[in-house]
Amino acid sequence: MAATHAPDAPRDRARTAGDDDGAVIRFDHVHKAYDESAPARRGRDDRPATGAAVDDLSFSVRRGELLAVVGPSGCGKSTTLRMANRLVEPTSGRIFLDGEDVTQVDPVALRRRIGYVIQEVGLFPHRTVGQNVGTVPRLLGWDRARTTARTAELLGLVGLDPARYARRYPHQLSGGERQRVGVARALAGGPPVLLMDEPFGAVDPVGRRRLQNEFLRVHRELGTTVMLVTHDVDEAVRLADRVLVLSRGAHVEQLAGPLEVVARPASPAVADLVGGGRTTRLLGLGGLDRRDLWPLTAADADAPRVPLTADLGEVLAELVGAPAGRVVLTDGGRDAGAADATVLLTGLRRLVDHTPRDGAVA
Ligand SMILES: Nc1ncnc2c1ncn2[C@@H]1O[C@H](COP(=O)(O)OP(=O)(O)OP(=O)(O)O)[C@@H](O)[C@H]1O
Repeated sequence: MAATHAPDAPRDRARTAGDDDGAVIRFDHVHKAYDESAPARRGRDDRPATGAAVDDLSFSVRRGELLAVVGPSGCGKSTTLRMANRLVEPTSGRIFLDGEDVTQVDPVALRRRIGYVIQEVGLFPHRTVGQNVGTVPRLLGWDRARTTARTAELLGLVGLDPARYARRYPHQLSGGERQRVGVARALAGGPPVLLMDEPFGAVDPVGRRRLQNEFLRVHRELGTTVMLVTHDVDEAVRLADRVLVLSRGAHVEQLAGPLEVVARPASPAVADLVGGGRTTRLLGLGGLDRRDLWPLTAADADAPRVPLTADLGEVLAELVGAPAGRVVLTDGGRDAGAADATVLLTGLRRLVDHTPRDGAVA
């Protein structure tokens, strides 16, 4: 059973990011019980023993970051996501978008500010790809020329040639192409915030990798703030700036950078989710690339030495114990450069990128 913590336990307080500066989305002690017979409001210290889909959840998504939400099936990931755009209303607690309480915003207006992508995509079947992508710009009152230009730009960004695809209908696309159109449609109005629920789920492994890469590029280019729900821990590690790990009732098990979550699971539930999995094993399957190392500084004189031939797991083990958070990689006995957590993450991401999903480590 996943570790759960009393809401007033220090470790929980430390992990709620409710006081983050620059938060675009902020959940403040949010509770959702689908069961209508459940009490409508509960005090912060009056936790129900069971039953709530989301039970006293507090966290923030920072401006421009991609936050991945992971956790076992039924732990409340989708409910959490859907409360941010009021597809589901919280039973109690508050959710802020750019400091504004979302319950005070008209839901339709809210959803124009927040893109939403789901696995089933939900394209309008009787509208062309171009019309689907242009939906929000049209609702926003953009003129035809601007909408058409934006549609073409977005289709191009997700790797679909507008000349070939804009006039097709959804049934004339593959599942992966439909998901690309779904991503383009969600981005078309230039929403500052994007919510994604298993957006790449229906795509085959190779297409999924490509779509993830394209999405990462678009995310960086546009600076969109993204909350992404996924079952796939590898996907979370690969794409996210931070990972929110939930257990049943949407209890926060850990909210940290991907490397931190993989390297230092904060609870048995997190270790269960990532520890026995492929990501950890990946650490043993490759090492650092010399090109990624930092130049040496005088402060590295006393740093632990690790041969460049060491795998990422060995580098990580040394990093964890390194007082300054840096190790020096050696090549043939000579110092080659320094590595810190960022370098390690770069190495891990490269490894994930070049490891077939159904290959030897699966
Ligand atoms: N509309 C609903 N009515 C009643 N219960 C619901 C409803 N939607 C979800 N639930 C319940 O709330 C809990 C959380 O569901 P949710 O879909 O948020 O979980 P999840 O983590 O996204 O799951 P999965 O990974 O399987 O998609 C589950 O116990 C689920 O059965």
